[in-house]
Amino acid sequence: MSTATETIAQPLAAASTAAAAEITLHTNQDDEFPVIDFGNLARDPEGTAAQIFEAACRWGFLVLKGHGIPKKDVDAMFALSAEFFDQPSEIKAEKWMNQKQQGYDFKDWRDVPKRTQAEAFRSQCRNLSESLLQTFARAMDLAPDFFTSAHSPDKDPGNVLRLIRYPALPAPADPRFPRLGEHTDWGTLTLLFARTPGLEVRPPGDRGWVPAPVVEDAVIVNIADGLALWSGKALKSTMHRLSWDSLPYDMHRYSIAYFVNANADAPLKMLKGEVGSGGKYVEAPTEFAATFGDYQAVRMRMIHEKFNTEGTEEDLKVDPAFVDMVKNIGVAHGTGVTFDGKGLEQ
Ligand SMILES: O=C(O)CCC(=O)C(=O)O
Ligand SMILES: [Fe+2]
Repeated sequence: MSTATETIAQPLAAASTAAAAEITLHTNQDDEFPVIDFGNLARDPEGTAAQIFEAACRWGFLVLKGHGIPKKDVDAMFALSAEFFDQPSEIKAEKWMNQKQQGYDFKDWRDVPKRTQAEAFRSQCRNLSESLLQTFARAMDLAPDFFTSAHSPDKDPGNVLRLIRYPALPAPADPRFPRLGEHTDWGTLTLLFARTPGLEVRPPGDRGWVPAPVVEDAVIVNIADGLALWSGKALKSTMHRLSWDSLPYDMHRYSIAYFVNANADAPLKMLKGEVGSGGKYVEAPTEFAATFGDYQAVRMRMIHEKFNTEGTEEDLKVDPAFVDMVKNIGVAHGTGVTFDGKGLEQ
């Protein structure tokens, strides 16, 4: 699916407020934000996979250079995004989806060249996401298609390409409200194209927030809850947010996100790294039968609970025991308890 979202405050934004005001920015020269060149993959597949895996385990975020999506195509998507959002709201409203999706849908775009452009970009993102999933499988000594086979393009919910604009404000916002509240992503991983600063992430250790660097022609790769769960929390789904500090309130912020989602019917099974096995991961027994679709429904239900809103039938028909378990897993909320009830070190 391809969508466009203009957002001032997503529901998640309200979650962060008070804590955000107390946190100071901190950078550590010895443990810099990982920047990795994916262009080395063909020459050194093992080494590149190991680098990416390590960064994903420690930071859950990395800047990926040499990703193979040409600059001109990314430029053209940013131009398309600006052109789309600059249209009058009545025109944009024709593509408004619904409250749950909070965005505009490109599927029925009558402008065929633009729709084609968005679709072509979407498939470039899909290819990159598949190479990354294969790279994780390599680093974990799994079959190359271990993750990709659970990301079939013709199954729900599918990956989502989202053009996002955070609109300029007429006056400074209340600094207690970040531009986008802190959260982890719910899918498998996210690719993020952004040309302006503002994204902040929780670095390894307890060190406040660190700004993600803006590296020309690079894409930010962000591990989401799905891969964190799959890997038995070896890969980190890291809290991130958008602050007001580095981009003036009177400027729009544009970003392009590609959310990668496992198939809703894919079984949610945790893998376990074997000590001393050189990266070999095996399936660990789970006491429950749940799917990635169930996980996403639980996250949706947690949002409704938090904001006292009513969910859809689908959001609410999840087994309450599974909801409690997800709350305790610690992927979304950083508390560190696993499915089998044993603490798991991050
Ligand atoms: O727009 C950005 O830079 C971050 C977006 C994000 O984190 C999200 O939509 O999940
Ligand atoms: Fe996010």
